Amino acid sequence: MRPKRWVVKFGTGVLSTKEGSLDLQQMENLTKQLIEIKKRQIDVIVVSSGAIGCGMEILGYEKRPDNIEELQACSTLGQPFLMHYYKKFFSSYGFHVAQILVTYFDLDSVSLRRNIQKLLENLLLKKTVIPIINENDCVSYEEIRFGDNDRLSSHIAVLMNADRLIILSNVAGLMDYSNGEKKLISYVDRIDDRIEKLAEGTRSERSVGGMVTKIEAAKISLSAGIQVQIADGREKDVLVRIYDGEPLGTLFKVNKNERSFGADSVSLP
Ligand SMILES: Nc1ncnc2c1ncn2[C@@H]1O[C@H](COP(=O)(O)OP(=O)(O)O)[C@@H](O)[C@H]1O
Ligand SMILES: N[C@@H](CCC(=O)OP(=O)(O)O)C(=O)O
Repeated sequence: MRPKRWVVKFGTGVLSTKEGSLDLQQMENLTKQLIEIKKRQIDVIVVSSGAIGCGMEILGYEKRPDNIEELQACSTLGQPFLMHYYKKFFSSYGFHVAQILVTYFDLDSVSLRRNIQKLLENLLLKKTVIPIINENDCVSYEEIRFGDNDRLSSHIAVLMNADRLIILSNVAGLMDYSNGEKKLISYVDRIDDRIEKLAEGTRSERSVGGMVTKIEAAKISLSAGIQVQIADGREKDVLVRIYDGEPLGTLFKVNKNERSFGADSVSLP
């Protein structure tokens, strides 16, 4: 039987300190948790943001550049910086990291899509390899750009027939801030207008999309029958506790009647 398969997405906020530097302690902690998940015979594919944030720090930007050329430059410097630390932390457990950079264009093309699928299947067979995916920001321009890794992670989850998509962010989950309240929505069994209206954009200089793109990602995954969980990546042992079935964050449950497509038929935005 095929091992269970998780796609785990790390947002920039969860990998960075408040000041915007890479949070090495936090990265090390997430690495350790992924190793624990692997020990439980779960195949893991990581989708990691953070390249542009790292590049912004290297180039001394406090505000996110608003032109694509500078974002591309940030990613060229930030991506190897990010991978250097993933390599460092995973190798201390005897694991190797594999970097896969993709564009919207790659996933929209049937042959390139198949190629990425085959590559990831092959990497997952190598039990000490952790595939780490990011958007190929340095060659992405408007027309071939996802722009956010939330939707990218959901397309990877669908492509790879994952059992779960787990989005780790800097917030406890989907919150209801209406009526001056601050209430965590623990379960969503249907993404309707009410749920969509709760979601707003990001306030961070380094992240993209906020909760809006996470809800879009949830919709894409749920339509393919993949359960989604959005949780705080700084919650202690978050991944292991999710594995143990703790209802952390917001769980988007699959509604069997609404499943509409599978790995071969994703319609890209
Ligand atoms: N309804 C909501 N519930 C929770 N967070 C929300 C909501 N609407 C907007 N947000 C914002 O989304 C942010 C998380 O998304 P984002 O900043 O893009 O992080 P990441 O880097 O993890 O993708 C939260 O910190 C919050 O400011
Ligand atoms: N590809 C970009 C990530 C863009 C993005 O979606 O960021 P985030 O909202 O932090 O998940 C990067 O590596 O900086």
